[in-house]
Amino acid sequence: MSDWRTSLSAPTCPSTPLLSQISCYDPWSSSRLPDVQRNQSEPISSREPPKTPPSKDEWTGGSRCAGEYCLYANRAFGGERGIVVITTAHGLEKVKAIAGRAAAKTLEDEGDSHSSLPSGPSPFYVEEVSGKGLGMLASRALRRGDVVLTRVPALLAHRNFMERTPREERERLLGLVLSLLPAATRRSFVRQAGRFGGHEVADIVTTNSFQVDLGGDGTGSSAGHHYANFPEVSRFNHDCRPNAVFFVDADLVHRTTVVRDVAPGEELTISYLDSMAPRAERQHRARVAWGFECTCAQCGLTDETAVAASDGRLAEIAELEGRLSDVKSEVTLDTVDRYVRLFAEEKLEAKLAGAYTTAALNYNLLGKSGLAVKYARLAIEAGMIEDGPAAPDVEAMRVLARDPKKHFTWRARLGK
Ligand SMILES: C[S@@+](CC[C@H](N)C(=O)[O-])C[C@H]1O[C@@H](n2cnc3c(N)ncnc32)[C@H](O)[C@@H]1O
Repeated sequence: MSDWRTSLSAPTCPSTPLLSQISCYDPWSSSRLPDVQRNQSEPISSREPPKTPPSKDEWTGGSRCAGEYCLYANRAFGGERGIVVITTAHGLEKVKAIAGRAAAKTLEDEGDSHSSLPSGPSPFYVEEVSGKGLGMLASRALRRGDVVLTRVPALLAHRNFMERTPREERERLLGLVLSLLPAATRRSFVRQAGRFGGHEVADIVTTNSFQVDLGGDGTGSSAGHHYANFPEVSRFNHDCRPNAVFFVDADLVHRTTVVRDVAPGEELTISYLDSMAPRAERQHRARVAWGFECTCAQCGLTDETAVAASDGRLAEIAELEGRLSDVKSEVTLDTVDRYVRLFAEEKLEAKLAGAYTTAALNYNLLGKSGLAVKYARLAIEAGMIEDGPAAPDVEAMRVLARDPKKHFTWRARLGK
């Protein structure tokens, strides 16, 4: 299972250990869901169906439940898009708060910070891609930083409901989802691919969801974890060296942004997996969790020397990261330079925010304020793309870029 990192609200651990010296946090993260466990351990209960039909502008439901997880709907969420939520009472309160904040916003409105979509016609179209089913293709040339899609979810389902509720009870609630979504959203929802077979909605959710954490209620580490389904986002296929990245912000907006130049007709991809893992591990994960053989350019290398070189670079990045994250370890300017170059050589344009943050901090630790500011600015640019403008790393790099010599890291590797 992949980790369920961080939450919208709860502070957790830093993405780079050096930053823990400022404050402890972890950037908000959402990633593709792993294979779903179908444990059947928790008792469930069922209540009477809701008496009131869903109305356009209020939350309905709360009477169809499996244990502590109940079904709620709001047809006005996201500007008529509608949402169905299967969660605890605490989870519902969190979603209501988000809906309240988002109510004033229309996603595609100009001036909305979430909708910096390139102007003009859609930047992508959906088409069959050999060996992958449908995929997203660029309809024109795109550049790093171009946002190609922003969407709010159509369904949120608590992780424990999805993974621990007995199948029959789970499918009983999931079977009501389509009838509670507005017609247009329902059509998008059912067009999503399934992979596991069986119950249609359950299959769609397990094949196409992202993990989001609404913030716990203190009753357990997974209390805020939800599967979030964004039907229009579900056409992005996987690549271990993707040309686009995504994050889900505190208003549950999923945003996908291009990280390198993309030619018209080129497929737009995101990574479902840990791009930093060695090839065998990535391929295993794609096979086991997603049921496909990863044939992306990096996995499809046929020359064993090239494979070994790629895995070697990833191992070296991990080793250097260990040293760069430890103020007491032996680090020179060449170490930092080598670390950054490895990301470029390995085509890791989707993972630059952390790399540049580590570089900026280390240049400052070594008393190189010019380089520290240069990399802090690069980290801000990459962080806005990978994690969003509100990400703690982005703010931390703003602080460093403003006045490197007043930063706690200044010359700290040199004994001041
Ligand atoms: C979220 S869907 C992506 C869109 C999907 N291709 C469709 O037709 O709707 C995930 C599924 O797409 C397929 N897929 C995604 N990336 C792939 C890749 N790199 N190679 C082969 N199949 C892939 C797998 O079947 C996977 O379970």
